[in-house]
Amino acid sequence: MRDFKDTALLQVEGLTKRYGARIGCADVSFDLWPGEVLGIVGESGSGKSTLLSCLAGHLTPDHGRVLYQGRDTLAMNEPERRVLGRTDWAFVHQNPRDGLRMGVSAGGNVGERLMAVGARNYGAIREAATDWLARVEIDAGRIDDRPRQFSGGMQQRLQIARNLVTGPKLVFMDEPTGGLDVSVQARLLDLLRGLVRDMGLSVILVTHDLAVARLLADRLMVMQGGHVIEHGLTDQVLDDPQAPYTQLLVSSVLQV
Ligand SMILES: Nc1ncnc2c1ncn2[C@@H]1O[C@H](COP(=O)(O)OP(=O)(O)OP(=O)(O)O)[C@@H](O)[C@H]1O
Repeated sequence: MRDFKDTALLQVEGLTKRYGARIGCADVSFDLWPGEVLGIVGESGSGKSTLLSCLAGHLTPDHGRVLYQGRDTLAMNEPERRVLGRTDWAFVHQNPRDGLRMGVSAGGNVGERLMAVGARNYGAIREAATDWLARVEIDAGRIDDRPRQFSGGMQQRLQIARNLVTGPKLVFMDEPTGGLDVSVQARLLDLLRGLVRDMGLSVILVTHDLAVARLLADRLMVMQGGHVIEHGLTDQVLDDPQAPYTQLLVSSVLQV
């Protein structure tokens, strides 16, 4: 029998998206393995967000395939894709406002996701929400506060709790620490690293920050002009970059 660890969780083949004549991403192929964190790096406009949106089903690519556990996600109908988005998949946005309901309490933001997958016992939902707030280091006394009463870092941690409470297998992250102070970023990165490890999550992480990529990603894909120009283990890519563009990217960070 084939061990599931021998099967890629996500198989991406020849993914291409154009905006008119402009290339969004071109001919991107890779496999993502269970429990693996894949970082997608590159400068602004290199195609990172386009690729992530195509993978997560927010954008329809012009060509290519995305297989999740062998199922063709692009061939799924809308209800099937919505179920996947609520159960096995999660999406952490750069701006917590895009991933939270700002008019709903912190506990409600977390509990709502459980209800979306069928939880009905109010006591159990509140208990799970309290537990998750603690896991992301939000004081239980803040459970009835609205996210707008939270700091940026707290909002981001709440967005993470809302996404992880249902125990997804694959999490898409778009610059999850972007827009935060350096000290807040460091704490959030630590928390994310722990959660990813403890839950055995597979992650596709978009970041322009090579320090974030170094801390979180097992493997890196470097993009330029919509193409993947280098792909390898994170330490290998950052310590011994092969493509001239990657060398420039790495050296420009080191000079800062
Ligand atoms: N909605 C759109 N319409 C037209 N062109 C677009 C659109 N979105 C992205 N593009 C173009 O596609 C290319 C890739 O952009 P994309 O946003 O994916 O890059 P990125 O690496 O995520 O950049 P950033 O880090 O600034 O978000 C760019 O040339 C961009 O101008």
